[in-house]
Order: sequence, then C-alpha cells, then structure tokens
Amino acid sequence: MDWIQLTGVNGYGYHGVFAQERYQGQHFSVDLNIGTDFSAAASSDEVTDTVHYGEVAALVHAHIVGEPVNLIERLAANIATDILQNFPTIDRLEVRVHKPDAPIQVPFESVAVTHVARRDKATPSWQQAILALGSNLGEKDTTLDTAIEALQDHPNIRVLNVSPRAITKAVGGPEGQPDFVNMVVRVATTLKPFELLGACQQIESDHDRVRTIRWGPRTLDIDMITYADVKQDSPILRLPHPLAHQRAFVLEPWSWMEPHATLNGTPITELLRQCPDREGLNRAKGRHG
Ligand SMILES: Nc1ncnc2c1ncn2[C@@H]1O[C@H](COP(=O)(O)OP(=O)(O)OP(=O)(O)O)[C@@H](O)[C@H]1O
Ligand SMILES: Nc1nc2c(c(=O)[nH]1)N=C(CO)CN2
Repeated sequence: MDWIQLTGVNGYGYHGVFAQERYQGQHFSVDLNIGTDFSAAASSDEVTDTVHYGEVAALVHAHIVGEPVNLIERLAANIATDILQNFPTIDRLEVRVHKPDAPIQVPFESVAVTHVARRDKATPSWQQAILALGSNLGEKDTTLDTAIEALQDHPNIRVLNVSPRAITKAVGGPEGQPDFVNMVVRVATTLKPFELLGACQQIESDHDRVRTIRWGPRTLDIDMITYADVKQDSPILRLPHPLAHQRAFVLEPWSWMEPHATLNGTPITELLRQCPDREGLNRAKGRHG
C-alpha cells in the first residue's frame, strides 16, 4: 500500500450543533491520508493512473462549504464515503476534520476527529482497463457511439477517457474490406478480467457481431488491450493483448488520448514508430476528431 497525504484543505462552513454555529459559521480544516497502489503511476508517469489529489481536494472543500451537518464526525464520514465512491483506486482512507474555533469555553488549541475507512468486500475494488473498439460494417460511427453508451450504462463499468477516432485500412483478413473506424477508451471496472471480456462480447453481439471469417469485416469489435497490470496467456483472454504493440489502429488513437501511456513498459509513441499499418491511418474529422 502506498500513501498520499493531503493536509490543510480549508474552508468556511456552517456545521455544528449550536444555532450560533449554523448562523455565523467558522473555519474547518481537513487532512487526508490516502491509501492506494501508485505503482502503475510511478512507472507510467500518468496522472490518470493515480489519485488526482486536486480532484480529491475539490471534493473535500465542497463538503466543508456545503450542506451543514451537526457533528464533525458526520462530516468526516461523509467525506470518506464520497471519496471512496468517486475514486475507485483508493483502498484506505483516514479523514481528519479540525475545528479550530469550536465553541469550547476554556483555552484550547484545536479539536479534531479522525475517521478511518477502508473499501470493504461489499465495495469491490475498481481496476482500470484499456479497450480498443473497431467497426467496418454498417453505420460505423453510430455503432461506436452506442457501444460507448453501453459501456457507460453497465453498472460495473465507468468510462474514464475516450480517444478521438481514426479511419484505418483493414489489417489482415480478406482483400477489399471497407476501412475501419477505430478508437480506444479507458474504463474503470469492478469486473474481473474474464467478466469484462464477457461484457464486451455481449455488447459486440448486441451490435449484430458475427464471428465467421478471421479478421473479416465486423459491425463491432472490442478488444481488451490491458487490464490493470495483469499478464496472462489464456487463449480465451491474453493480457496485454498480444498484437496491440504492433497495431497503429490501437496505439495511435490511444496516444492521442494519453500521449505518455506505456504498453509492457514501452512508451506507445515509441511502439508506434514500428507499426506497419501507420501509413493507412488518418484522424477522423468532424465531431469525433
Ligand atoms: N485481449 C483480448 N481481447 C479480446 N479477446 C481476446 C483477447 N485475448 C484473447 N481473446 C480471445 O480472442 C477470441 C477472438 O476474438 P475476436 O473474434 O474479437 O478476434 P479478432 O478481434 O478478430 O482478432 P484479434 O485477436 O487479432 O484482435 C475471443 O473469443 C477471445 O476469447
Ligand atoms: N484497421 C483495422 N484492421 C483490423 C482491425 C481493426 O480494428 N482495424 N481489427 C482486426 C481484428 O481485431 C483485424 N484488422
């Protein structure tokens, strides 16, 4: 477990048991100790791989200045619940709320409460995955739009980042296939790798995907490129995707979305230079570009 400390998030709020506190308000200050695994971010150097402390601070501040509660115990617990719900990669959390001007009738320095929370088994941990989507049959852009919506609507999947789209020449498979539209998304999910594959395949078949010819034309293809740091070689699910490192139709949209991302420890922009299909690829114009 790694830790991020965020201290002294200050704000003026109206929490308190006494009418005077509700009426006049006072200063509150919050410290956090955030338990997370930031090994992925340490290697990728990408903020999307860690907890963005600016976003956490904004959430804390919103609680301080927001809807008043009676007790700082309640304020600390509300902050913890909200943070765990919104930041899937946080596993443990200590929230300390200081009330330096509390109505105490003797000299004192500060009063504070500390709430300790952890993601329990009922709150499964969220993992991040990169999915690559492609379509070269039918209404390609509409298919991709509805596929993203289906991912978003899944109760155990959140779409965190969506790439621009690329128009690409078909790689492999029968000659004379229509061009693909390809894109990449980053998701957070509580599904295990095989479950996420199942969810992707369900979305494919909901879009009339049929598997006949290998690398043949398809209404929708969703490949799992990475799932957290998982490496596995089952034929049902290979992770990271065994061909992704040589496919510009995956790496180029990914690099537009996350220029500093790495795959198997190598920057994707470096892998891209070796990709034979890079030449047949163009960034889509219009609202998806
Ligand atoms: N990382 C992965 N993502 C998606 N499917 C995978 C992965 N690893 C293995 N598979 C397996 O590959 C099988 C074939 O998938 P699919 O028909 O989508 O292949 P494809 O997209 O045509 O080819 P390619 O694997 O070259 O992208 C799936 O049934 C799935 O079990
Ligand atoms: N341009 C392009 N070529 C492909 C694609 C794809 O998504 N785009 N998918 C394939 C199998 O997954 C095989 N070939």
